[in-house]
Amino acid sequence: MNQPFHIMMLGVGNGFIKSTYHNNALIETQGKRYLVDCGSLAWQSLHDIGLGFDDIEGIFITHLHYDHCGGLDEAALYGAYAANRRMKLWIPEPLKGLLWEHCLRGTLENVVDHKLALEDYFDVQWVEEGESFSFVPQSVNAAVPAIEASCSSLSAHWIQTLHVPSKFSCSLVLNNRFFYSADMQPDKELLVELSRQGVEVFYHETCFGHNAVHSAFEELCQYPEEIRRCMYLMHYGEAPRDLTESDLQGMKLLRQHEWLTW
Ligand SMILES: Nc1ccn([C@@H]2O[C@@H]3COP(=O)(O)O[C@H]3[C@H]2O)c(=O)n1
Repeated sequence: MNQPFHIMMLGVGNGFIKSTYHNNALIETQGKRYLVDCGSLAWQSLHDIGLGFDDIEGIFITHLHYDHCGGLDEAALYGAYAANRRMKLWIPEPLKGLLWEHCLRGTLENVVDHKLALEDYFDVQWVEEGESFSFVPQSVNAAVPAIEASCSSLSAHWIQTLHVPSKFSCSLVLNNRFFYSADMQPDKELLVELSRQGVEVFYHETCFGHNAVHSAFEELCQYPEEIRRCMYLMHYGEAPRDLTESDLQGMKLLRQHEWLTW
């Protein structure tokens, strides 16, 4: 059996809204905490619940929008100059080069301190599409026989999903049964296929109103009922005040700073 894990949204907003922060998640398993995405408001959101850099073991990044990776500069500098620790970073292979050259180098390159690459700030693990990786280091499972160890950690793999055309973005599957969409355009066929493969819970982004690079709530309402009943919505910002239970068509709204266990 895979380990159950706890997950909390650090925000359920989008890149523009301020009240509900960015759509990033905090995961806790076996006493360790990890981030899925680290936008420019992630550290503020963690601070709001009494957590900080020292409480986070590692970060997975889905794509290079500021509301998903804009907090990495702070993690890098705090790690290097305040905490003396290189945080673990899982990055999809297609972002190799891009994250440093296009996002972080301007802030972080420091020839005097010999900090010339992403690896000078983070313990980086590049991950290929479909490649299984574990959020919890194997040493934590030292007491567990090897054959059980692979099943007793939180396993993850990413799959490419479409957000902004021509720009890489991916979603995450945890323990082969939990889907975390990151930002994406609607892809009903993908969800149907994942459900067929055994995925039981879908954390899915949405927005109320049309947006060309996101999944409008109205479009998700067209998904099969058996999928909608497993869907937990995020990234919506602020839901319409008059939204009723029946309007949600079996889907549920995730709330900022609320733990759920899967
Ligand atoms: N091609 C694009 C790129 C971006 N955007 C908007 O920018 C926002 C950034 O934060 P977000 O939450 O990903 O939502 C994006 C779009 O509204 C957009 O509408 N079209």
